[in-house]
Amino acid sequence: MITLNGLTKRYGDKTAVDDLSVEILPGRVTGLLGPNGAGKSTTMRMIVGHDHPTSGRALINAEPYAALRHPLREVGALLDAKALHPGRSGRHHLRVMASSNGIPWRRVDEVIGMVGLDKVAGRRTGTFSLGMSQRLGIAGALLGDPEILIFDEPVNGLDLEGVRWVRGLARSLAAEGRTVFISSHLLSEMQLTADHLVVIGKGRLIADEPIKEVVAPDSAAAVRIRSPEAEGLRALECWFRVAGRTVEKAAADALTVRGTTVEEAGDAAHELGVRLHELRGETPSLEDAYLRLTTGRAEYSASPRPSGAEAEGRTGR
Ligand SMILES: Nc1ncnc2c1ncn2[C@@H]1O[C@H](COP(=O)(O)OP(=O)(O)OP(=O)(O)O)[C@@H](O)[C@H]1O
Repeated sequence: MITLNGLTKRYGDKTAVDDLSVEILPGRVTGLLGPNGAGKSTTMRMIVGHDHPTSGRALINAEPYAALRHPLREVGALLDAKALHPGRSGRHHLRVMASSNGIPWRRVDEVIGMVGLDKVAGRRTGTFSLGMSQRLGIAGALLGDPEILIFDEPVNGLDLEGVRWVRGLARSLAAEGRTVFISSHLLSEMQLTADHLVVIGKGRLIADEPIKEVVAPDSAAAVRIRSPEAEGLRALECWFRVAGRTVEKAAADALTVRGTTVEEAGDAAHELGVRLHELRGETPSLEDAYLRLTTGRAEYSASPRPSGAEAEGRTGR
């Protein structure tokens, strides 16, 4: 378990992490989600003692990182994948890490196999792509077979196969009962990987909830209705408003209705004799939930609303 207790980091006038208190529990993947500059990396660096808090504490199984006798055996971290000695081979890099933590070298070959770097482990890391460096970083994190894993933006630079692999790895490590803490600014990625979300913006806690609860409030079913009949669509819009539903014009020929069901919408269209080309329940997205969490906060209002599927830059207190 990782415990953050009033964790705060200031760099001069800049507060990177602001009074963060959360518990990251074992047996699940916890996503640390926030836009660029939200304080994710700083939080993770403080957990593994690479940075000192201005105030508050970060504890690993109730102890500060500095007090751990065999840190790599308790917590494995991928922080900055490119922070490698460029002249060393991947295997050499891992052997140095293993030696300083009393880990046998055979474990080095095991983790090289686990991350799929067998063919390139003898190459100098200076020649590694970002994706290969990420895999090497993950191998380093797994080296001590720790109960706690911290991955800072682990899918950066990975191709689709690599992204799927990280997702599967994170899920299987959590299924083994380990604490898995992964940062990302990609909501869509977290939706596929995490069980629980810690959302931060400008260093402050915005949400600490199971992913299902973050998404759930929006699931007051949105239904998309498309019709080629403009008049019929207007009649439907009116019908839903009278029924107390929330109606939005999704396009010239489509409505999005909240608080209804496809059954109710289908029956309404039938009753009004409106021809439909589409009737579809929309799955609530984490993007919507994220926007909901951060809108209404004055400090977020200066952020431009993104147009794409990803919500980078949505927040930032
Ligand atoms: N060593 C440092 N000195 C000064 N400011 C820093 C330092 N490290 C981080 N910051 C600032 O603290 C804030 C949080 O940075 P951090 O890298 O933790 O955010 P992040 O959420 O990890 O962002 P990203 O997704 O871009 O990595 C940023 O405004 C950053 O500029």
